[in-house]
Amino acid sequence: MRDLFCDAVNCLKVENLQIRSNGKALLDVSSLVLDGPGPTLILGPNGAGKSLLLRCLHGLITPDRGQVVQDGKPLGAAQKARQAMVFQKPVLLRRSVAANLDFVLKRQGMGRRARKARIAELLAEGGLDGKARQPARSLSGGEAQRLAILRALALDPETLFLDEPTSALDPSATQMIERMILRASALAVRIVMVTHDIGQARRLASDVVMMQGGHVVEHGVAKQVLNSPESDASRRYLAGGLVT
Ligand SMILES: Nc1ncnc2c1ncn2[C@@H]1O[C@H](COP(=O)(O)OP(=O)(O)OP(=O)(O)O)[C@@H](O)[C@H]1O
Repeated sequence: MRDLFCDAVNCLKVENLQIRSNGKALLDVSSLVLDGPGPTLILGPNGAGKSLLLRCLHGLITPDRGQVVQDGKPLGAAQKARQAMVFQKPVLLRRSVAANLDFVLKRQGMGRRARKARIAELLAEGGLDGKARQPARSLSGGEAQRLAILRALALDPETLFLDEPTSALDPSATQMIERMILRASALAVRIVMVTHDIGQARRLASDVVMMQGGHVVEHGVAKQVLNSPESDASRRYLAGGLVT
């Protein structure tokens, strides 16, 4: 069991979190501390509660019991403003690539010249230079997901949640997104990401959360969890066996 106190910047804590539906607990996590030095990857079979946990951490769902604490404070508007989330299917505005980024920057009160410079910087970061005027809806799946990540990064978040962002992408598109995630992590953005790709967890994670049946069955340093899992559920999942 890890200590409930943490000194790390952007530390996220879950205390006695529960989500119920029809008298059944869909999510039941007594304690979880995300304070590692790099990306946290959440793994587990379908229906394990990974997306529910991510949505709770981002404040999109209010739990029936318990709370999420960021840097020692219960998750409120100020904490949520320091977070961003990217979904499996990128949600983009029916505007050009640049206008999608401009929208976010303008809302933050950034002036025109500064926005222009920041947009150029972001497009270069996502390998989308040359696509600024293209309608966002006409981008390929990989490009659209890169734009969704850039739009999240435009908010300068301290924490970035990603829910299976590469599940529909080919290996090269996946690799580009993994590089963006690692670069953001190196710039101290706390990354919390759901994946079904065990190889991806090996490539990205500093710590791994294994979930099953709405519970966290294991949380620890990535190499340890992925190479020598302690729980039967983790062992079966990682071996590709049936987890019931
Ligand atoms: N709004 C809801 N109302 C009722 N049940 C829900 C709701 N959202 C999720 N669930 C249930 O909670 C459980 C966990 O769902 P969740 O989406 O978190 O799983 P997951 O681990 O992300 O699965 P997958 O890998 O398939 O995306 C599932 O049984 C799901 O049907």
